[in-house]
Amino acid sequence: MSRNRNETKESVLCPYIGTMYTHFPEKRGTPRQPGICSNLVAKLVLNSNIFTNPEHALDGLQEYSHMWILFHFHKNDSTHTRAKVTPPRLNGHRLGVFATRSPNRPSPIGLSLVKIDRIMENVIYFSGVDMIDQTPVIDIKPYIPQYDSPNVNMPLPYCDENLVEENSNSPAPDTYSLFNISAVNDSQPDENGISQVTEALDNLNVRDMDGEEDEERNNDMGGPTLNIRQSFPDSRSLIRMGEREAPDGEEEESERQASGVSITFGTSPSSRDIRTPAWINNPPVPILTVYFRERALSQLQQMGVKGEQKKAVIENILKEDPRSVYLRERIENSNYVFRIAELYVSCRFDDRSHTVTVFQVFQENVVQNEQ
Ligand SMILES: C[S@@+](CC[C@H](N)C(=O)[O-])C[C@H]1O[C@@H](n2cnc3c(N)ncnc32)[C@H](O)[C@@H]1O
Repeated sequence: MSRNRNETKESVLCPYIGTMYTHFPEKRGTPRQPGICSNLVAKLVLNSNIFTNPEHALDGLQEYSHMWILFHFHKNDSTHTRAKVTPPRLNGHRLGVFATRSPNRPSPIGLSLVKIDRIMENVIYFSGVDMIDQTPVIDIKPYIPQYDSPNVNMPLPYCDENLVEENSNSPAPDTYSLFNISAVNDSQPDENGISQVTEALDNLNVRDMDGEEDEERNNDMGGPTLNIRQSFPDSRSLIRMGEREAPDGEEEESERQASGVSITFGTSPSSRDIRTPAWINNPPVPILTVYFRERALSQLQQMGVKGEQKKAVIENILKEDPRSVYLRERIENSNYVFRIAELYVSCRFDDRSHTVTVFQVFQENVVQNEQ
């Protein structure tokens, strides 16, 4: 059953803390998750209407490699949300909206994990983009694997090893009965409860991070500041090796520099308990093979070295099939055009051979007559 958003009783007003500037002026062709084009850069500019000096609110964030961004799906066209949605990767199969990452949800809030490349004053440059240009940001938080990933052990100050060992043989407490969850009356909620123009690909390139702003910022803060490096507990007490080797890509996440020592956070046996539905790893839709017509290749070649990078970005977006189920059913054999910053990419999908052919990659101001 769908419900009009205006009818919902409970709501909370979240101020926008900033705006993201990405290469994707529209939903069409925007990667569905940050990992699809993990090297693609974007920037988040903090507003100055919340803090007089918004850069103060970022002090310390430079110590982290990744952050969560909570943002508003402000370009959702539908005023109605449905309980069941059709994720593109499930090829038409319907699922409960809360079992998916669909942007069409009762509270239109997106959550993306991105890599922090550089922080300059009130601007965060990051990589990994699945938001459209000028998406408003509700909040950002540092990614802390010890808190955010069930794969990673808590550092010892937070985790009493003796307690873990003592309890390891006893069954986990039944927290449902412990807190009498079933006594909660669901039907009676608690009343008190709670363009600017897209910057071109070339301009968003990331420069080296040198940390020069640290000292300046500390002085700027006036009052006493906490030196995070010094306040870290003895690094030995943080190290705890896991029982299995980190899978590919996990290593970068699990290695941190603190007190000048590289710390490896191990994985715990509980990682076996992490479950995701089979379709996450084995979706019923294939990875597509991407072909480029001669014309598209020569257009890319004319862009020099950047052309190669742009080709890789286009390939990554297309091989994951950016079409919605609705579009997939309707536009087979007709042109699909999407934009990446100033570029228009024109292509055609062939769902029988699981291929997509790129015909042209052209700039906005260049008139294209033929295909
Ligand atoms: C599937 S959602 C995932 C977002 C986030 N990683 C999450 O899991 O909540 C990403 C898609 O949302 C759409 N999208 C991105 N930014 C949007 C915005 N500001 N308004 C509406 N739709 C947006 C694009 O089609 C993009 O491919």
